[in-house]
Amino acid sequence: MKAFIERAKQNNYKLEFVNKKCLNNNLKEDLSSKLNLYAITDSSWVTATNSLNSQVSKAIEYGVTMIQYREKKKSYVQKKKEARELLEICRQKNVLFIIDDDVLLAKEIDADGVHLGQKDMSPKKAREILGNHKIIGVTAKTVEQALEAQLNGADYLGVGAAFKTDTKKDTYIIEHSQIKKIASTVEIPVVAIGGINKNNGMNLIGTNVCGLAVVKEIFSAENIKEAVEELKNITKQLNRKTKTALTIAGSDSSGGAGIQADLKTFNANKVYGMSAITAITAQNTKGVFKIENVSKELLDSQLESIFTDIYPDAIKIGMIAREDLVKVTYEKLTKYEAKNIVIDPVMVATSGANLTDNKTIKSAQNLLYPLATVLTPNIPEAEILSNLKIKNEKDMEKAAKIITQKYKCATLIKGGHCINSANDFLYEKNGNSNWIKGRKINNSNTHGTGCTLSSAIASNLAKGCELKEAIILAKKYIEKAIGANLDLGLGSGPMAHFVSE
Ligand SMILES: Nc1ncnc2c1ncn2[C@@H]1O[C@H](COP(=O)(O)OP(=O)(O)O)[C@@H](O)[C@H]1O
Ligand SMILES: Cc1ncc(COP(=O)(O)O)c(N)n1
Ligand SMILES: [Mg+2]
Repeated sequence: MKAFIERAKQNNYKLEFVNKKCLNNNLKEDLSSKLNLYAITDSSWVTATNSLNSQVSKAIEYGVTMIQYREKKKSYVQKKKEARELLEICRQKNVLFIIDDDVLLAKEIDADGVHLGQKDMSPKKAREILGNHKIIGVTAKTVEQALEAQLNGADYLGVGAAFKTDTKKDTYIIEHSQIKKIASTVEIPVVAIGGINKNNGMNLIGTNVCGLAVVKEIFSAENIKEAVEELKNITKQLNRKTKTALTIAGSDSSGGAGIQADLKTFNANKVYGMSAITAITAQNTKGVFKIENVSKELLDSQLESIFTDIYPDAIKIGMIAREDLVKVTYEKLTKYEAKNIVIDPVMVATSGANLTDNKTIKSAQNLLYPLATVLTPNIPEAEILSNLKIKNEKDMEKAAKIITQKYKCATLIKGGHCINSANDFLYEKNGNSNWIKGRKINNSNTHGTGCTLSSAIASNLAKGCELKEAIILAKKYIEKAIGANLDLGLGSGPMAHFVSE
């Protein structure tokens, strides 16, 4: 509520809205929470035994938090009758009732507000008609439209289509990154709309929307209770506070690299960690002795289990040592529209052992790298990926640019293999580049440095950092972890992952 009042203070009419709602309706939550699960009516599935009134009543009973009456075909008189009945139901249950398009209808029946498309009446005009205490929602597809709507007094935005939809014919899908951009730019709450169902709703995690606007999944459902409850659970996940990260990588029996390093790093960086194991290795600080890959079915099932439940806010990908495992990973990342993907193109362990083969590397290059937010090769890996011998910092700069242009993802070439420095070079898709400086620490606790750095970057992305900031923070973390001089084992030892701010 506080944030909402703060926002409202910027505009007198919004303050009036808050006051009125607070005083008259004892509204305890702000508009964002009212928008959590926003059901938009569609009478296509109304039958003699299943009226719109009863569908709406049920939807509210099982957890819908706001209703919009949307009827494109009926006459004004018919709409007025139907809307009045629904308004009565909503008033009894203390649920906000909004009218689609028709400002005059909203005014006449004293609904709680109106939702306007880009082609409908302007929000300014609607405000003049409805007064300061009503809610005005606007549909937006671009940041410009969103900012304009906000400026003109919109209280919330509906942004989409998030997925393929046949409910609205004159719309098109916009990228989730675009939804995120809009939701992160405006001050007012944003709901996602368009083709949202129980199977794809989780894909919207991380887009910063506060809720889901749903038509078909609710009103066409044979069992409205089940449909609403499933969607409700998704909206809870959308608004969760704990950030989550997933590592798709190999297990390191000595605990310094791979899955184990990644989970420890997630923990130290205060994000909830999950893992999909691609291989089990027998290794220690002296070398890698045995590798067994998991079956593609087992990787598939791990990923399916994760994405359909605790959807990850960020993903780190490490060792994948067989082509079919690359394919399965690609399928899941695209199916679930994974975001914030950090790929450590693990080819050779610090100890010198090969961790994958050429066919698999090629397949990862084709399928996975283009999905990455950032790719983090060390110098030997960058040489392979860029086809350039790297002898100095200038070469690192050249190679990073080549790799970014080749795979269409940002590249961070790690300088851990340089003798005197530990500076990494970042080249981004937009051509921006930066040296991320590090202090070279002269000890042998560098087993799993690459794994740890990439997981720390993923943790920071999960928490909402921009890429460069995520890397700078990750470098600070790894410096501490190496510098703690853990000195375990007989070879190149692990880091102290448990160090944190
Ligand atoms: N001795 C060191 N002192 C400080 N930072 C290091 C050291 N060795 C590696 N790093 C850092 O750890 C990260 C991992 O780099 P690197 O060791 O090059 O990768 P990999 O482990 O994949 O071979 C990089 O940010 C690098 O700069
Ligand atoms: C299972 C597994 N994955 C990755 C690495 C690479 O380690 P580093 O971080 O030192 O490059 C490793 N040694 N073992
Ligand atoms: Mg490495």
